[in-house]
Amino acid sequence: MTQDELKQATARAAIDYISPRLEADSIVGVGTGSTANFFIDYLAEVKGQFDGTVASSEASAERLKAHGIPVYELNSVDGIQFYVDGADETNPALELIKGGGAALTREKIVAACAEEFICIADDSKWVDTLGSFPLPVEVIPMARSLVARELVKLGGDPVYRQGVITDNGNAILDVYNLKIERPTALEDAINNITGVVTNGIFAKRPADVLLLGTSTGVKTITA
Ligand SMILES: O=C[C@H](O)[C@H](O)[C@H](O)COP(=O)(O)O
Repeated sequence: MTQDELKQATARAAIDYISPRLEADSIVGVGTGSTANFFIDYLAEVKGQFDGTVASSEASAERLKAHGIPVYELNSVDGIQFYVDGADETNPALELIKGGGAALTREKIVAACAEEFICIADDSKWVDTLGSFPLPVEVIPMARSLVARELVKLGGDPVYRQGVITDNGNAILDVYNLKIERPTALEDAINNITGVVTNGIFAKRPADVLLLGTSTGVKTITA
């Protein structure tokens, strides 16, 4: 199977996972990226079964609206039943690296509001130890050099993601060569650097369920 076919299979599995539990007033949080895009396309097939969505990026909001799926502001909903999103890496504890598409901050906010966070990923994302994928860090633009120097002190090699401005108007540093043995501690340490908005380690709020697309089928994994 191709990587896209694995992504489609895991996105389809997410629909199968959530649809029996959707109610007329359910709000679904929707992530960002190529795997989440497949999920959005399949979500359109069940759009009569729930109230609407909250999107983690402008791009996902546009795709949802193009399917006629209602998109609400996070501040106008009472809660989010499910949050479905992809990842750049996941470890067996379902701690993640996210932000390859620069949507990490809004993703982390929507995940924090969700009763259940369902991660959808093909098995190329499965790792024992996080950090092979360069860690995205969203920074206030004027603090970019300051934050980069602090990231070097933490053992990483930050690289400015040229030409990318997040939906929040900020910059992204991708941090190479981090071996993330203690994800929660590093998530906190990076977020404590002045000028950092957030970083792409999702350890304080890991996924609850991972639907992992493999060549032998989609595996349902809980931490
Ligand atoms: O900022 C983007 C997100 O964190 C994505 O969920 C992540 O990069 C995975 O994207 P994809 O499904 O395209 O591999």
